[in-house]
Amino acid sequence: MSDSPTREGDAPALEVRELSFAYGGRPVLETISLAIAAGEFVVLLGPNGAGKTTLFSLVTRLHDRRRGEIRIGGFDVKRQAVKAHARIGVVFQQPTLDLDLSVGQNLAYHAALHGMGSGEARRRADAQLARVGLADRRRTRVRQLSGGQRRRVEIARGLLHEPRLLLLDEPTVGLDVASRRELVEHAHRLCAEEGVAVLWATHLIDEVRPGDRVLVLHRGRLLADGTPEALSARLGVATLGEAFDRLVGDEEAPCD
Ligand SMILES: Nc1ncnc2c1ncn2[C@@H]1O[C@H](COP(=O)(O)OP(=O)(O)OP(=O)(O)O)[C@@H](O)[C@H]1O
Repeated sequence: MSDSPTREGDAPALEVRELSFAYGGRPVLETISLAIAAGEFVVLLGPNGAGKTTLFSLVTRLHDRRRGEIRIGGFDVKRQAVKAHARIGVVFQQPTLDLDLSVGQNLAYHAALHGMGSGEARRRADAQLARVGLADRRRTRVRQLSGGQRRRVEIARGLLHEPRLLLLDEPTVGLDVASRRELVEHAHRLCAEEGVAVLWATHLIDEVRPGDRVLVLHRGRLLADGTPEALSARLGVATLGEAFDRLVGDEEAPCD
């Protein structure tokens, strides 16, 4: 593969080739390959310990010693790290907002890390907060927001530098049913309306919608890639839940 895509628009938002990783000699990801197109919504579905967070850590380079190749928008995350990482936004499993700062201050801090001037940062923060329905909360301390609102601030923050790929690692943990549904809908809108590719990691079957592309990860291996309908048909069962049970075994069944 060459170092630069002929046209960035032609390259997948994320491309992973034959990725393997081990913690201290214990394999955790084994020969993972996948590609996500611009504007595509993809669910990475796997039980606890499947390797979802590890995959995200490798894409974002929190961990580095691995085999295989990872490209974001065509740029190699090791050799073209700055270009690759300018194109990625992340919402981590553990909330990472500063609770004692206001919403606006949290976003301004992130913008500064990405080298944005204050005027540009403010303009983008206002636009993103409006998108997540929190335009009137810019001066509110994060501590005073609900869990769902905090998650929406984290999504706004993750999109501030206008990435082409957004990774969300179990973003609905601790949220009520309505907030979870709202977050899933918001992520779909980002894909449809703004062309952002989304990789949504979860162990919750009910976060998958009909027609979504689902990657099933179990014990470090990708076991399936397709819509819930296609996976159910392939395994001769009626629902994605049953298909998932067949693939990963009942003892690993996800909650819903
Ligand atoms: N820092 C670490 N050192 C050693 N082993 C680890 C470390 N982090 C994760 N693991 C192991 O790697 C495997 C994959 O973990 P990972 O957190 O990637 O899975 P996950 O699918 O994100 O799970 P969860 O849904 O529970 O977050 C697990 O067996 C876990 O125990």
